[in-house]
Amino acid sequence: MQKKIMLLGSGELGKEFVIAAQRLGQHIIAVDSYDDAPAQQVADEREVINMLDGAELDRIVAKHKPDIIVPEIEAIRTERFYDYEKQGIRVVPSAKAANFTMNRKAIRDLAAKELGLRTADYRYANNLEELQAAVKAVGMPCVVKPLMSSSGKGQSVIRNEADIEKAWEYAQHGKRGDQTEVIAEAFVKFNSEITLLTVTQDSGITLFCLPIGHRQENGDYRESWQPAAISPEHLTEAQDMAAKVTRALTGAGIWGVEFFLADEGVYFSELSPRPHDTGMVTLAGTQNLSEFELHARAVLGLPIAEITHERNGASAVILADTEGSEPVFTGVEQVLAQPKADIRLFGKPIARPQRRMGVVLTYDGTGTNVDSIKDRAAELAQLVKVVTQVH
Ligand SMILES: Nc1ncnc2c1ncn2[C@@H]1O[C@H](COP(=O)(O)OP(=O)(O)OP(=O)(O)O)[C@@H](O)[C@H]1O
Ligand SMILES: NCC(=O)N[C@@H]1O[C@H](COP(=O)([O-])[O-])[C@@H](O)[C@H]1O
Ligand SMILES: [Mg+2]
Repeated sequence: MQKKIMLLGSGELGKEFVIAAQRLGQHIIAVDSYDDAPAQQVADEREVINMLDGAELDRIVAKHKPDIIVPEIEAIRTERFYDYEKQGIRVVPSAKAANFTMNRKAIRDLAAKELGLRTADYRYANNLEELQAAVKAVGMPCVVKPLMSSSGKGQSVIRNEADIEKAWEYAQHGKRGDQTEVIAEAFVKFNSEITLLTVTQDSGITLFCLPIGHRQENGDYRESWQPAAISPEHLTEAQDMAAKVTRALTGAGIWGVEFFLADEGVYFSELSPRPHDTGMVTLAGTQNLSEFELHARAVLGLPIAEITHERNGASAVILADTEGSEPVFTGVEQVLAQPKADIRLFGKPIARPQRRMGVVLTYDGTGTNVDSIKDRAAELAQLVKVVTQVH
């Protein structure tokens, strides 16, 4: 049966979700703060609004009367979602999940205090003086992040006293929305980090994908690979934590649950109640269903018979290094000339330094070395350059 789905946020993750949902016969209205966002290019309809403006959200919800609202970014006036749920609209995965995860404070307190999950030691700060006290409490090095931000925006590491003021300023410039408060987290000396894609369903049955390993720079995603090396004990710990936190947040859909694997055990870091950027590796055919196809099925209440591991794969990001519009790409032919390699260019109309514009995907059989697949993805991504036509 066809549903009207309103997608709030229309980046690269939304684009793949739109394609997956349309293949299941759905109608999508793609919303973002700028026109011609990646998902809008493939959706049935589009809206351009400030999603932090509750009145604007109300207006387009009343206009389109969607059956389902699928948030694709964090920075949305998610408080409105509770009302939409009352009106009978399905909010994905739930109003509570979207509302809690838009704010690092809500989700961190839920995970650490209410559910008792192991997290880095943390404090909040509303101004520079409070940040100084917070740093004293959690110790150095520590990581400072705005309460509302993603992809590492406004995030920095404090290593000495002199960094504290810089970290405060950086967070204020990088934040999304009007919240000035920040979180200071003790730096976890992890050996590796993973995303555990977790699918919750109306049936109540929770499914897990094989863990995805990833590497981040300046708080932003660079490479990911699947499967990640992990001990059976750590995997069980991570799955238990993912089940607990997704159950507490309620609803159906895919979640990217992030963990640090350290000598002392597994730390819960945060989670996305939606497809995860590191999960773009599933576009390399690592599973029978990509994270976007899984999300589409789960939110539509359609069955997922099984999730199978089909091959090993990796993804590496293509970043712009200049600002300008009408970007074109060089080096694509060199990537495609390689066996077991593919590319996804997102179609973002504007390039900015460090903006993610595409990914290179590499893969090989399930018995092959994932490290070399990952290295191949990283090397091939370096060959692709973003050239802007208009500056
Ligand atoms: N307490 C910590 N200790 C060590 N490293 C950390 C810590 N917090 C964050 N990081 C590093 O920074 C990365 C990004 O952090 P986090 O996921 O909290 O930011 P984000 O802005 O929400 O990113 P995204 O939206 O892409 O998930 C982590 O994946 C990890 O590599
Ligand atoms: N870590 C979250 C994440 O990767 N989100 C993805 O990035 C887009 C924003 O990109 P932009 O900042 O280049 O517009 C979002 O719309 C989403 O697809
Ligand atoms: Mg993260």
